[in-house]
Amino acid sequence: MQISVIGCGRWGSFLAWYLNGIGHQITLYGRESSRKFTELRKTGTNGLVTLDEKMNLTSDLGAALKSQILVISIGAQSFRSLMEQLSSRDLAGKTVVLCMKGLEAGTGKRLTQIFEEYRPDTPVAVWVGPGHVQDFTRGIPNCMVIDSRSMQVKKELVNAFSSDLIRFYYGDDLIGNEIGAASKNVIGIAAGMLDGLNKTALKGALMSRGTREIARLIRKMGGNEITAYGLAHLGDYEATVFSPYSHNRRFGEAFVRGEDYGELAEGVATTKAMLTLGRQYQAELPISDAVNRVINQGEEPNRVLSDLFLRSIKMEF
Ligand SMILES: NC(=O)C1=CN([C@@H]2O[C@H](COP(=O)(O)OP(=O)(O)OC[C@H]3O[C@@H](n4cnc5c(N)ncnc54)[C@H](OP(=O)(O)O)[C@@H]3O)[C@@H](O)[C@H]2O)C=CC1
Ligand SMILES: O=C(CO)COP(=O)(O)O
Repeated sequence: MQISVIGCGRWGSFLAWYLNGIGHQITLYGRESSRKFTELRKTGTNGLVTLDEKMNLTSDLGAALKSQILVISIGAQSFRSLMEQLSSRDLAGKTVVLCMKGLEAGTGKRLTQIFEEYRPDTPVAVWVGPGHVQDFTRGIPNCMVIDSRSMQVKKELVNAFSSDLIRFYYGDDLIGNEIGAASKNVIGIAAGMLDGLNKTALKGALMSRGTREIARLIRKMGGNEITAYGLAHLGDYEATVFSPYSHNRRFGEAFVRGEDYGELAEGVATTKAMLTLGRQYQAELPISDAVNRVINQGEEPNRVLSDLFLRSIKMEF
């Protein structure tokens, strides 16, 4: 199949590498101004993956849009501006796959909602779940989810994308999978904060209460609360709450240590979106709120953690 990957960062370059490796014809699109793309074009590698020479690397969006399947993996906060660019293009007969874990910070919108604002007639799917490039390229397989409103789209994509390296499941809850995938980054920041505060022992409680918090929100939004315990959220905790490779966990750890962190940590913007959704759906989100107080309001992390322990006593479930 002809597949274009839009986005040439850590995940986009991996997706191009992976899809090429299982026999598809790949075009990788990056912006002309991109340092990451320049490096890939010049050297064929970014230190994480080495691209096959037969892969087509282009900065021409029109050329990238010729493929039958368009896989998008960019920072979630840039997604609306990309959709503005795509809004006037001919996407007839194409399927779009969103490989991002974020929500729009200002509105709390899910990425398929933004997509459908611009392209209501184009089939769209999400590909989410656990997996770091460093593990996949060492041959360690993982399980992921593809979700879409259309069963036919899910079947076609799972069929085209499956391999010994990735076992896919069909998702059946776009709300739950998108909220779950994005919010695991907020929990990942919280996990990093615990590491930075030398309170790693609390990660078990974080996992348990984090999934409850997200399950409650998903239910209030009209999704299936069980999805919080699936691959997109709980299933992604090893990759985010524990992994040395996680950008979100590392951001949280660096933040409480007063250090800068230079990579994209989607959870920072998603934290704001979560608070918007909490207000909109009247859902209590104590962990997301605590992360927000630390990273956006400058509150002292140990004090915020103590406040979480002082909340009124309630039933666990
Ligand atoms: N298991 C999984 O499903 C994983 C999912 N992800 C998700 O993938 C997404 C991308 O993350 P990651 O690759 O780590 O981020 P990076 O920062 O490494 O890469 C993001 C890329 O997006 C590009 N970009 C931003 N805006 C646009 C635009 N309008 N048009 C074209 N390109 C654009 C940037 O280009 P430029 O270089 O020009 O700035 C950059 O190269 C995130 O949502 C993340 O959560 C990440 C890892 C694993
Ligand atoms: O989504 C991911 C792993 O599944 C990547 O997470 P990080 O952004 O925290 O590295």
